[in-house]
Amino acid sequence: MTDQTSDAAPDQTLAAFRKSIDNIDAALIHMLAERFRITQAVGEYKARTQLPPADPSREARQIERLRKLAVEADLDPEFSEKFIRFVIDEVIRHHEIARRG
Ligand SMILES: O=C(O)C(=O)C[C@]1(C(=O)O)C=C[C@@H](O)C=C1
Repeated sequence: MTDQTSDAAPDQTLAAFRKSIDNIDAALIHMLAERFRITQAVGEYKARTQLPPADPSREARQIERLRKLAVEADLDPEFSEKFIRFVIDEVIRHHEIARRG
């Protein structure tokens, strides 16, 4: 039976890859935190000025732009769309909460 548990000798190659993955994941979290900090201010502004939480035409432009960037970066544009859709939907949820006060 192959041993893939902690009894196995440490795999330095995998550990180096994972160190890099951990750095990238940390950067993603910091970037998302910064994005949500800004969208919180947008949500407060929209609530104050009675603007609707969602702006579908803005979203369509963002999705198109990110799909193009994804192709240029060798990233699956479907994935990039799903990812930004997921983020924007969460932002809209926050905007709706801000509107209810
Ligand atoms: O740009 C806005 O109006 C926002 O509220 C930000 C944002 C986004 O997260 O990018 C969120 C909701 C809108 O539907 C469009 C974009």
